[in-house]
Amino acid sequence: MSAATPPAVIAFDLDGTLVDTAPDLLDTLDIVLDEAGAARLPREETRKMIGAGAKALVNRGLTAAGIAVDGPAFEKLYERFLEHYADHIADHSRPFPGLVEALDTLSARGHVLAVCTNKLEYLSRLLLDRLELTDRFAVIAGSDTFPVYKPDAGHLLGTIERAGGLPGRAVMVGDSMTDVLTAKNARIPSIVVPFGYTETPAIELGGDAFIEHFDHLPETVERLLGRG
Ligand SMILES: O=C(O)COP(=O)(O)O
Ligand SMILES: [Mg+2]
Repeated sequence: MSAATPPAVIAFDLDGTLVDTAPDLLDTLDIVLDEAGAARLPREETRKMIGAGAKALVNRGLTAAGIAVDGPAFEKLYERFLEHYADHIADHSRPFPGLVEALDTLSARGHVLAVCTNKLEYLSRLLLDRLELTDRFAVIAGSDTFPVYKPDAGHLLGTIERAGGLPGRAVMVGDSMTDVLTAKNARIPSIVVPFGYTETPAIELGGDAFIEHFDHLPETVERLLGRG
């Protein structure tokens, strides 16, 4: 790499990709369902509702529980979700196995790491702070960081630009259809992990590469970067 070549940017989704956040997100959804007077839903069902942000999760949960609320009643439940979740954000949420070692390897190779998530930026920072991961990322871009959010290409392209990179030397790592679509919209290769939250099986999402474990991330990143 010559001095003039910008570093490669590796952009990660957060929920279901970097961190297994489902336990705390879904415990919070249960509290909101209780407060709405609705029956709790099976975890296999609510897990798949994660991926489009907290508002969508609350909305999907209430809808599936047969509770129709909108306007101020919905806003109140959403506020309650945010408040409870912030207080419990890292009770059970932990990085997926092998993540820290893979990030170490990528950083040692001179790549710049970034987060591109549909989680609100303040919650993303709070979670990464609690897990002592914040300093690893040059940029943490949530659903409210730019005027648009995933699957809009602008969220990923804005993340890469802020990280000092170029779209031609970047890779997106994610767990859901939203991430694969975002990467396609931005014309950036994507790597899919199988341990996250998705309706469609991860291997069928149409990513450019699929890894079973973070041990395989560094070599897969190099392969995709080499292609460009
Ligand atoms: O919190 C969510 O639903 C989405 O978050 P993600 O984009 O990091 O998967
Ligand atoms: Mg995700």
